[in-house]
Amino acid sequence: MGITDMQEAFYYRECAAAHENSPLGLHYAMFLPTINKQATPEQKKKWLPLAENYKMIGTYAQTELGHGTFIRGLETTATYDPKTKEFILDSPTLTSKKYWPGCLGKTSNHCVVMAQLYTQGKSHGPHMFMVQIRSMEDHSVLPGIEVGVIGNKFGYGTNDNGFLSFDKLRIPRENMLMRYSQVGRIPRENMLMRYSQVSRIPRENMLMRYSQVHEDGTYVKPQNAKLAYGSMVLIRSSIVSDAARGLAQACVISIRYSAVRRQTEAYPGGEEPQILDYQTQQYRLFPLLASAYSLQLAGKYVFNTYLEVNDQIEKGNLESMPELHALSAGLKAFSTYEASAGIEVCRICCGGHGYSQASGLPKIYVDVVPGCTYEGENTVMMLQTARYLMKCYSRAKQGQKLPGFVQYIGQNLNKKSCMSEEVALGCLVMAYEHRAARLVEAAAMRMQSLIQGGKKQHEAWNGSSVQLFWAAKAHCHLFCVKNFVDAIQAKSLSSKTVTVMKSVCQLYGVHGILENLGEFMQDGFFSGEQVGYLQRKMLALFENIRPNAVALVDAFDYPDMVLGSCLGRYDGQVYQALYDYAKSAPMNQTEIHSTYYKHLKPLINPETTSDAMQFAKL
Ligand SMILES: CCCCCCCC/C=C\CCCCCCCC(=O)SCCNC(=O)CCNC(=O)[C@H](O)C(C)(C)COP(=O)(O)OP(=O)(O)OC[C@H]1O[C@@H](n2cnc3c(N)ncnc32)[C@H](O)[C@@H]1OP(=O)(O)O
Ligand SMILES: Cc1cc2nc3c(=O)[nH]c(=O)nc-3n(C[C@H](O)[C@H](O)[C@H](O)COP(=O)(O)OP(=O)(O)OC[C@H]3O[C@@H](n4cnc5c(N)ncnc54)[C@H](O)[C@@H]3O)c2cc1C
Repeated sequence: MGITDMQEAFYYRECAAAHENSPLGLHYAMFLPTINKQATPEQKKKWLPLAENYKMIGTYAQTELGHGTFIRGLETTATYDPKTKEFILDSPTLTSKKYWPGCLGKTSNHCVVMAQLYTQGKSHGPHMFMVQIRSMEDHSVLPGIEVGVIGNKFGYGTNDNGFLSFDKLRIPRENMLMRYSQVGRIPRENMLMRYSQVSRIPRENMLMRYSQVHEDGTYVKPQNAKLAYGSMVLIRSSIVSDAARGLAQACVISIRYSAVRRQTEAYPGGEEPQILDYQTQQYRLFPLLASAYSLQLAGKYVFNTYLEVNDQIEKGNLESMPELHALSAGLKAFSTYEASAGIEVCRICCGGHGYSQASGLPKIYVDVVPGCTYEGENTVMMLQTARYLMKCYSRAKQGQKLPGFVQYIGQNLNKKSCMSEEVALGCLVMAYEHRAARLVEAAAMRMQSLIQGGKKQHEAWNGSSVQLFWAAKAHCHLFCVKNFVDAIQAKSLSSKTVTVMKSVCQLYGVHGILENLGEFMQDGFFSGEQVGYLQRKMLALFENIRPNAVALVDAFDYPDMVLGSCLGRYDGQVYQALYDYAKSAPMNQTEIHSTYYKHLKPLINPETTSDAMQFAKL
């Protein structure tokens, strides 16, 4: 295709086969990026041409039967043998078998494997290794390897998610994925010294960006063990836009359909209105439309932040890693929760036709919803964000200045909302900042009280984790609202566009408060009167958005081919499309289905069962 930008390439492929989940998905999304980000220049020189030309087809094999979330608990081992200068990969237990990696069962002939590194009798934690699992000649499985598919799943039917285990498989030492950091343009041999405190070894063997195992098995600690988690941060930063895309497409389908569908006469003898004119339909769909816009903006922000921070990491500056991890983990969870729930509401809003594959909605749903699980289970990711917020809170209490989007933490909470009938965007942001700051403080206070009461750190953590989850969710929600408001206020949009988009942004903020009212009212920040302002404003915004609703979804500019929906067609010819879809169903290619003779005829006409028996023998 000649498209070099990874996200663009991904969306180009998505246009060609929307939500089909290609059997090469992991090759593009994780195998290639891992080589790019975690391999040495020599390893890249050796593997990238093969991988980019589909000689090597790979996946990212980390999760095991017994562990997905807890990476440090993975059981696959890679033990260094200094005599042969090889790593011995082994799956010592049933639960150590790799399980779930996409494109693993039948497609890939290589994978990058996350395994516990052992050298000189000591464990050094999870590291990445390049492993060939099938012959590049005839695709046969190589000795010492068991691999296959895991069977039917909730969705992802076109992806051969698989299992994989090793029986003391030996791989060359240079297959440990380690790359030098690009510390400016210093001569290569100096880089060697950046992370290793020992003598030089031939570059083509053991190259260190993050950690190093020398010929004799000596291990050099990395600057930060989490650098090996880099591929996950990349995908988490990309998933936000992917979730936004799924929700936006579901909004296109359901709102266009709601403009075509007429149902129930508005008054005796009156005409049936478009269902989009029902306030309840607007109440369910318009906030999702606003959310789709908000998540698209959030996705752009977090991916650009990933690129910036990754650039710094490449130069050896790891300072912003914690903030990127907290942002990408939290937004990945927040966006996939919002998108999955929203796509399901869009489906339900389309009535019976929403339940048909012809609507295109079930396919979008089963493609987006696993995003709540893969690349870091959502609750666990929210708790990672909470971990960062707790650190920020204690820094704020010590009077330290906080970076970027966490400056609201530790603010004075003895204030009331400025909300008036007008519902200014600034008052909305203030409300979300207050809610998040209050929940962060409440979680920190809970932790403190448990520890003061004698609980150990991990007991206090678990005993506060619901409040920690609430705080992280409120932090992500604030991020999305503020990012949306900043975009509206910064954008040099035409006045008409600003007016329309301001209503959409206001609705996103207002609806979010009304759907989480307890968290906003618990400390009296809002008065009952102010809540009334918000409720009236929400209904007024529905009327305000209604005339532009179809234009707002058209603006996402998804072609019919990508939507794959009879309900969301640009030309609105829904009923003809549904009828044509039904007529083309394989079961309609014969008037009487073959199962009639075997199963129905003996019931309906038992006297002629013999015919059925004859037919059954066909
Ligand atoms: C652009 C390309 C394509 C475009 C479009 C793509 C769109 C996407 C759509 C479709 C394609 C993708 C299709 C599906 C693919 C699915 C693939 C998979 O599922 S691969 C498996 C994923 N598995 C996980 O994610 C495990 C999750 N678990 C973990 O990450 C860790 O176990 C964790 C973080 C939960 C705990 O790790 P600990 O136990 O080592 O660390 P602790 O003790 O908790 O923390 C220690 C310190 O490390 C930091 N830390 C942890 N992780 C970090 C990280 N990643 N970066 C930086 N710091 C990190 C923490 O903040 C903490 O810092 P302090 O001590 O508080 O200062
Ligand atoms: C469609 C799909 C594709 C995938 N593709 C890949 C792939 O290509 N490569 C790969 O390596 N993996 C892949 N995975 C696996 C995926 O990464 C894991 O399923 C995911 O990391 C979650 O881990 P788990 O399944 O062990 O769930 P668990 O961690 O067992 O989670 C189960 C429950 O326990 C809770 N829990 C776990 N730990 C904690 C904690 N510390 N605190 C609080 N609650 C906790 C979770 O919140 C969750 O509710 C894929 C999964 C799916 C569904």
